[in-house]
Amino acid sequence: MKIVADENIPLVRECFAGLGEVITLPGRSICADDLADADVLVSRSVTKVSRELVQNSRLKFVGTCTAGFDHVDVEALNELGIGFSSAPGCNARSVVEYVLCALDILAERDGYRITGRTVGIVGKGQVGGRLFRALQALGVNVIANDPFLEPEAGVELVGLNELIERCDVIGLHTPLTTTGSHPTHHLLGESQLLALKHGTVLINAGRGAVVDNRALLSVLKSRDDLSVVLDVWEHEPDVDPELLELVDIGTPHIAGYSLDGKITGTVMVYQALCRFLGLPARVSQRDLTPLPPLMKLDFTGTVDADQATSVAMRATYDIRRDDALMRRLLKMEPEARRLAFDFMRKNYSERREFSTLKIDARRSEQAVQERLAALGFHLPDE
Ligand SMILES: NC(=O)c1ccc[n+]([C@@H]2O[C@H](COP(=O)([O-])OP(=O)(O)OC[C@H]3O[C@@H](n4cnc5c(N)ncnc54)[C@H](O)[C@@H]3O)[C@@H](O)[C@H]2O)c1
Ligand SMILES: O=C(O)[C@H](O)[C@H](O)COP(=O)(O)O
Repeated sequence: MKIVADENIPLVRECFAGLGEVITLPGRSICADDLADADVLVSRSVTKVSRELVQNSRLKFVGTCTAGFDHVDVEALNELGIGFSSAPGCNARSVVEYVLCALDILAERDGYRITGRTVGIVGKGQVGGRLFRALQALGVNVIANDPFLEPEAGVELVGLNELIERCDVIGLHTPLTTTGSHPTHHLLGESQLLALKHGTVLINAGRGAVVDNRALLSVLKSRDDLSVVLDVWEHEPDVDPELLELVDIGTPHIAGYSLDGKITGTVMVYQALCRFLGLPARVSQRDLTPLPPLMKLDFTGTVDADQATSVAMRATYDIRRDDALMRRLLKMEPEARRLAFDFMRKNYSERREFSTLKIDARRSEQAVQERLAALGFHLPDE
């Protein structure tokens, strides 16, 4: 069996080599010729899996080791009898942690506490749902907009306009869709952006085109009260340098790039392929996941909850580093910028999730322990 895979999939050989010959290629340039005699394609989001790409191949299965699958023509795969799997939720924790770290940095910079703000989550699925619960556990007032959800106890669901009117922080976590009853392409256009409350923090870690980037640029030119965090950009890997300059935090689509999230994505697609082939899954995620570089923090009784959370979060992930690297794009010509965007993603430094860090907070106040646990750090009892 021939398996063609994106070269940017961690542990792709460790997972798939037991099932066939694995050929790795740059994801953006995988073409129909590369797939002519392939049985399986394992992609990430940069490979446009269109009808044209797959229709003349002998592919039996396509997997994308990502949560989003707007790059895949699922209807065409169904019609052609090609099996498909994505990796729902694989990197949801990673995105949640990205958002929490961004808010921690902005709150410190601007002198407020997130607990005093109202946060609105647009798209309460794997990412948005976890973010909702984490913020609630921290004592933040959270509301959500998701037209596909049924009412649920403890969750205030509102329309998008109401969410915009009421929220100090807005996180976008929908898929990118252009059809159906509630398409998300340009969900936030000029009128929604102009309607944002004074001082709103807008975070897009879903897909770039959910926000009309041209409208965002024009609104940011006239509104310096807004704070914007963009992990995703319309027309990636082309990033508009004018927009990058005006956002408060800009990163190269790495919100979901924790090593844990990426390995989970690879393993989920490996497991789906095994099921499709009717074979046992012999590779286990536990065996593949390396130890984190930082394993333990020990707080004394003198630390308070704000200090403890900032130290623990920044020890695990300091988003300012990604923002600083991203700003190097500002000095580049367009082609170099495109290449650098992909280079940063391919060579992304190892980032681990909060749960990989054990924190001994037994000598600290209860409030410290509760806050760290709400964020998902590992607080062993002994
Ligand atoms: N930046 C990153 O690294 C990164 C990582 C993971 C996921 N993503 C993106 O984030 C998206 C969400 O991820 P997820 O795992 O939570 O997906 P999900 O499918 O679990 O959740 C998406 C939610 O959005 C809701 N939704 C759909 N259309 C909507 C609309 N018009 N208005 C409001 N809500 C709407 C859905 O009902 C669903 O509950 C993915 O599709 C992907 O594009 C980005
Ligand atoms: O949808 C996802 O899972 C994320 O956007 C993912 O992090 C994209 O990463 P890529 O496939 O572009 O490497």
